[in-house]
Amino acid sequence: MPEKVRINSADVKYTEKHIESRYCYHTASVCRDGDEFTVTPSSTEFTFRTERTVPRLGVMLVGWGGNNGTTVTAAVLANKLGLTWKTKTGVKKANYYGSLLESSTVCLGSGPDGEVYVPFRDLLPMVHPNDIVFDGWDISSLDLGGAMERAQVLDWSLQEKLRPHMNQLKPRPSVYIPEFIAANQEHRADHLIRGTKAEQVAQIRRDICDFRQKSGVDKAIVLWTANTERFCDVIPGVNDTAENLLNTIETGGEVSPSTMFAVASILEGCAYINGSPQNTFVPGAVDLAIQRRVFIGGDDFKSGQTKIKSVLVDFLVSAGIKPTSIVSYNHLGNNDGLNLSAPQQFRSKEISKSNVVDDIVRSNPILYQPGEKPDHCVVIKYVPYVGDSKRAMDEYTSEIMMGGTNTIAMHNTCEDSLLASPIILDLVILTELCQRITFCTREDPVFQSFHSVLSLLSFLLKAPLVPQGALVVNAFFRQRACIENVMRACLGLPPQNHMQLEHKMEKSFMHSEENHIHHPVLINGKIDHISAYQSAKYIEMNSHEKKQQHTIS
Ligand SMILES: NC(=O)c1ccc[n+]([C@@H]2O[C@H](COP(=O)([O-])OP(=O)(O)OC[C@H]3O[C@@H](n4cnc5c(N)ncnc54)[C@H](O)[C@@H]3O)[C@@H](O)[C@H]2O)c1
Ligand SMILES: O=P([O-])([O-])O[C@@H]1[C@@H](O)[C@H](O)[C@@H](O)[C@H](O)[C@@H]1O
Repeated sequence: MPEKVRINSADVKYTEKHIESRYCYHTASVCRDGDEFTVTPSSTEFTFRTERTVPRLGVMLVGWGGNNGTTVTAAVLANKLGLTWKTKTGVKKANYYGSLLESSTVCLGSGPDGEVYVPFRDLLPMVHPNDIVFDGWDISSLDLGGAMERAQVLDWSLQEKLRPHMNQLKPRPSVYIPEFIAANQEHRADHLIRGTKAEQVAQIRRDICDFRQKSGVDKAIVLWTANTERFCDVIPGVNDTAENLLNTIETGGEVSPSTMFAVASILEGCAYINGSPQNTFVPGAVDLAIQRRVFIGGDDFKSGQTKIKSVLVDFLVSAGIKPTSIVSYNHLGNNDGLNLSAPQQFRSKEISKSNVVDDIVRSNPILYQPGEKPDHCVVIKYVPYVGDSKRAMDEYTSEIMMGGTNTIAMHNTCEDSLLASPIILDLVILTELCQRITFCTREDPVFQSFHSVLSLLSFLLKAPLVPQGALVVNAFFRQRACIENVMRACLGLPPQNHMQLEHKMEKSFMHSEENHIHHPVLINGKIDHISAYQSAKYIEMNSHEKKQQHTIS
């Protein structure tokens, strides 16, 4: 397997099937006594195993004919075909901008020319988005060519190039229970799986098997990108345990279509991801996933306004500034916006968009008393004219030193579905990778997998689902660091610490010549490239001789 990044360490071995790393995980436990804290560091020795063979991945989208469904499918096709197209501002080329794995980089360390960055996707063997095979369901019968046109997201000249391919793709009929999505969606519902809930779940299971068989994929993941549903009532005896939920599907009580898809996927051993805000994962669905050892992830793609919020509030609070009021206003004119104009569906979105600052606020008891939170108001309005071009306006008011006020106002215009599509790809690629990672500790040498509730996906989601008792992390850079550092652990590399101590010492410990980074230095009026070690020596020597020297950064 020709991995692009190979580790040269006694702690890492490459077998035919696996990359196996030994990794020391450091944590600390804290005891509090009044105002005093005792911190006890501890470490656990892990062995990580990552399967090297990348499978052929199939992704089944629920809501395939929607704006996100068509856009992600079209984008993958355009990349695969290497398409370019003309617009009024010039020729554009297919890319994966906005994807953490495809378009962002990680630092591996230092080489002769300074820090070395590689694409995130090169850290471990991963599925390439171009190789994903798509299928899916929609309550609307339009083929993907027609649905792409209805979505009004992609440039017309690109649509013309894609249409012959997209017209071949047809969503499978789906489950429609009118009370769960807005009444204004009824006109789309012309392509339905009929029958009882039990029969509908059985049909979804048959669809998954059929897709696997006909497409020849090794693995399938199911992802909900259909309309936002209202919240489901969590009722003891109905959906509180796996057994009760399965019984309710048989008898026909309160089960949403998204939960029916989750149950069918879990029963077929397919990971299931929820890209919308509703509570698909009622306790019974979580219970079933844990029992079957299948990954579930959710909720609600973190694509725009909320993503910025998870950066901005983290920046303010971690800089010691106290956000006191956050007002977020949104308008958009796509079908998602139309569905969200109904109160119950808006309420689901309001909940998922509102909790995003909680962990950040809780982390700073200097600024916030227990239970205190900033005012946080979330508004979404449907404005048909703007189509998929979402507008987000935010006002962050904060208290600064000595009673001062700091107000940041922000305006963001962007295509909703072009932000969500790369997130869909990251979600499924990361989930698939996690299915190939197992680990054990020295104390418990039996290899295990990640918890079924795959919280590693938090970076990509507005209201991250985490295992019971685990902390929800919303802060953007902590979420990103978590993914990067888990992947580094799989390679036996320490967490990225950004300390750069070797460059902050009077006398660097980097004594061997070949390890050195060469810096441009002005010596006797001429620029020369010398290593950090030489540079330190030079500074030392020259400071003794009281000669002047300048380092150019
Ligand atoms: N685009 C973003 O930035 C973003 C961000 C976060 C979350 N989301 C969520 O993603 C979802 C999809 O967004 P979109 O813009 O693609 O919406 P959309 O309305 O364009 O697409 C949804 C599709 O789902 C179909 N559908 C509805 N109920 C269905 C069911 N039971 N089974 C199968 N298909 C069904 C509809 O016919 C439609 O084609 C929404 O819930 C939205 O809130 C989007
Ligand atoms: O990701 P984000 O920009 O915070 O949130 C968005 C909402 O503001 C928008 O109204 C909705 O239609 C999108 O589906 C998405 O959920």
